Amino acid sequence: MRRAKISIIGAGNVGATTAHWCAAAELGDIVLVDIPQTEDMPKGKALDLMQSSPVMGFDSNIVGTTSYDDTSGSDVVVITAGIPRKPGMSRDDLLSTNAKIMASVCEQIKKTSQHAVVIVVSNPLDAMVQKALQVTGFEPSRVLGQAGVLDTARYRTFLAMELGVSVEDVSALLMGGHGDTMVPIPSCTSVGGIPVQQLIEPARLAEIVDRTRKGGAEIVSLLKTGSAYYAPAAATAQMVEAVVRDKKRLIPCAAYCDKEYGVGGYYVGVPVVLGSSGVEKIIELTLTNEEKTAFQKSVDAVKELVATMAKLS
Ligand SMILES: NC(=O)C1=CN([C@@H]2O[C@H](COP(=O)(O)OP(=O)(O)OC[C@H]3O[C@@H](n4cnc5c(N)ncnc54)[C@H](O)[C@@H]3O)[C@@H](O)[C@H]2O)C=CC1
Ligand SMILES: O=C([O-])CC(=O)C(=O)O
Repeated sequence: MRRAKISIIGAGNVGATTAHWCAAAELGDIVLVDIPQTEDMPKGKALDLMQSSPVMGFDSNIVGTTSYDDTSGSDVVVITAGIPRKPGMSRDDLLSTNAKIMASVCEQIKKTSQHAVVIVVSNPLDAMVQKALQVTGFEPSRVLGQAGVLDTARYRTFLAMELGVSVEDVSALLMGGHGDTMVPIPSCTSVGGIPVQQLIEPARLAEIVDRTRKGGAEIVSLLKTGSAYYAPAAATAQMVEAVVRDKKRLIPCAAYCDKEYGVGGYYVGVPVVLGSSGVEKIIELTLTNEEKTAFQKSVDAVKELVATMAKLS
């Protein structure tokens, strides 16, 4: 069987850790790309990872490079290139720098990997995916963003910690943008099949949702030099797996919604079926009035950011 080719652009914390998880799960051969100014850094990380393979027992060829020629014909391209925030910054503060980086990366991949599924991770996420769509010109179903798997994983972790139960038994859904406006969907959150509202009082649940919303900032304030990467990379690797193994996972992703939820052509976190051709279906839930209002607020925040991005270029 032919191995999938996975290119990861940006060999920093999230990129290298995504390579690590993808290699450990034997998802395919990996090309780790960074800018020429980083000199041999991507080569060093790739070689180091390769040397873990006899111990970890995976067969994956991992190459580090600063040339997009090495990425040619990728099945999946993960974009983590860009600056992370530091304490005191919001994700939106990264907009102008990362929009330029995203444009330059996408100019390259549209030439070298015309058929790839592109998974964007760089922040501010929902605007960066829109930029990737604009610059690559790929079908919207092949350009998507990672946010919901991470946000939901944080929520599931906090719920499991609260109840003292296995994370495996916690199932949850969050929608909306990757930021303070993310929308919890309590009717889709359960623990061992029991609706979460029967296990946690509303006021306490609201505190857990609030911690989830600020989950990225909590890690930034602890790390001080940058932002989270283990959980973001694990979430990204799960999306890569869904594509390369055509798993048809039903997970929340930043997907291009036009008529869906009445969004009108923007990226926002919604439940999707993710398989080898990218977003194969967007699941349209019936939301309560309260959820609808919160979702619309989230969409409006994304629209505003995209409008600001358009003025920059
Ligand atoms: N969507 C999400 O859930 C998450 C998003 N992020 C975002 O991911 C991005 C990366 O974060 P980290 O890996 O922690 O940062 P990092 O600073 O460790 O790595 C970023 C890498 O991108 C590289 N880079 C910059 N311009 C490039 C270009 N034009 N081509 C290729 N590589 C380029 C840098 O040289 C650096 O090695 C940030 O924007 C961060 O906010 C981080 C965590 C979660
Ligand atoms: O908080 C950040 O800047 C990075 C990120 O998106 C997250 O960890 O959710």
